[in-house]
Amino acid sequence: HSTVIKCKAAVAWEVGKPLSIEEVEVAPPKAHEVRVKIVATGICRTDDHVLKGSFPNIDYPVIPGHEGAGIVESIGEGVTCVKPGEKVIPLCLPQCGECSSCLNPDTNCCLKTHLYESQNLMPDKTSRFTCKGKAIHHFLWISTFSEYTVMPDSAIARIDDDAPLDKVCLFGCGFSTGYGAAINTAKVKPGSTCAIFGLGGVGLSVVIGCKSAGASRIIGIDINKDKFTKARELGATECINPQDFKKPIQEVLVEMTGHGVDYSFEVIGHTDTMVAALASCHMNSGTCVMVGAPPSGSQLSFDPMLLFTGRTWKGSIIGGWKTKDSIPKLVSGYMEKKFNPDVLITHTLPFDKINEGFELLQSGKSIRTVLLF
Ligand SMILES: NC(=O)c1ccc[n+]([C@@H]2O[C@H](COP(=O)([O-])OP(=O)(O)OC[C@H]3O[C@@H](n4cnc5c(N)ncnc54)[C@H](O)[C@@H]3O)[C@@H](O)[C@H]2O)c1
Ligand SMILES: [Zn+2]
Ligand SMILES: [Zn+2]
Repeated sequence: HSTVIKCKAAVAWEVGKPLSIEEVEVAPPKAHEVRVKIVATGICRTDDHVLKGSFPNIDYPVIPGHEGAGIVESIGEGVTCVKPGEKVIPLCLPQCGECSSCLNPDTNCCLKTHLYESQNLMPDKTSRFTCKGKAIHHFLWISTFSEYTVMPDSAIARIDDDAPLDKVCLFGCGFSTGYGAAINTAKVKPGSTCAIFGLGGVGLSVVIGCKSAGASRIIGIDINKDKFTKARELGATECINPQDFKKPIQEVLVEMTGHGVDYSFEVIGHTDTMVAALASCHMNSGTCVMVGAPPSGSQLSFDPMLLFTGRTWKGSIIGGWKTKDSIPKLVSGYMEKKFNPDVLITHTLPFDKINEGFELLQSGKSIRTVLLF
C-alpha cells in the first residue's frame, strides 16, 4: 500500500474563506503513522474557529476536521495498535502512553502533542497532503475533512467492529468533551445543581453528563431559545436566555439558587461568559469548568475575589479522557445503550455539502451535522 492516494478533501486556503472541495494527494504513512479512510465526520465549532482565524497557531492552507470515524487503510512500519480494515476514531488529543502526563493517572494532556509544537504538521514537521503542487497543513494531526488522512499511531483508537461510524464519529470530540467535562473534570455529585452556558453539541453533552451523574437541578443558558427543547429532553430542568433579564446572568443564577450553583460550565468560548460562569458558582465550594475554546490572543480580566473566597476554576480538554484508553470504552458504552448522543445529530449531509453544514452551525439551526463520504 505504499502508494499515494488521490481523493476529495475540504481545504481552507486562507482565513475568512469558505472551504473548497479539492482533489488532494495523500502520501503513504511513515513509521508509526496510520492512513485512514474517513467514513463520517462531524462539524465542531472548533473547525469554524479555524475558518475564522481564531484558533491559535494555524498555518494555511489547512484541512480542518477532527470529529471523524473511519477504517484503517494502511499502516507504517512499527504500528502495532491497529490493522488495515479495522474501525477507528482519530484522536484530536493523542495518548503516547510513555510521557510523564500519560503515566500520571490524573492528567490527559499527552506531552507529545501538537499543543506543544507546530499544530499543523505531522510530528516530523512535514505534511502528507498536497494539492495543486502545494503542501497542505494538517489540523490537530488528524484532518478528518479528507476522505483519506494520515495520523500518528498515538492519535488513533480502535473501536468495536459493529459500531456505526456515522454516529460514533461524535465520540472523536463533541460528546466525549462535554460528557467528560461533567464526569471527569467537575466530578458532578448526585443531588447537585449545575449551570451550562451554551447548549450546542458540546454543551448538550455536558447536560447528558450532569444528568447521568445524578445532578438534581440542571440549568441551561443560551441566547438561542431554539436550543431549549433538546436541552430539556436531555435532562435540563430549567432553561434561561440572558437576553430576557436586565441583570447580569450571574446575578440571576445566584438568585435562582440562593448561593450560586455547585458546578458551572462555559461551553461557548467567550471571555465574558467565562467570567460570568465563574461568578455563577458558589463562592466557596463552587467549581467552574472552562470548555469553550478561548479566542486566540484573548486576555481575561476578573475580580480576584471570585477565586480568593475558594471557588475552583478548571479547564478541560476532550473531557479529561485519556483518549486512546477511554474513547473505545465510551463507544462500547454507546453500543450497550448507556448514553445516546445520536439525538445531537440534527443533520446528515454528503461531504460535498460541507459549507452548507457550516452555514447551519453559524445560523444556530443545527446541533451537529455529520458529513458522509
Ligand atoms: N475543550 C475542548 O476540548 C473542546 C472540544 C470541543 C469544542 N470546544 C469548544 O467548545 C465550544 C462549544 O462548541 P460547540 O460545537 O458546542 O459550539 P456551538 O456553536 O454548537 O454551541 C455554542 C452555543 O453557545 C450559544 N451562545 C453563543 N453566545 C452565547 C452567549 N453570549 N450566551 C449564551 N449562549 C451563547 C450559541 O447559541 C450555541 O448554542 C467552542 O468554543 C468549541 O471550540 C472545546
Ligand atoms: Zn471539537
Ligand atoms: Zn504522552
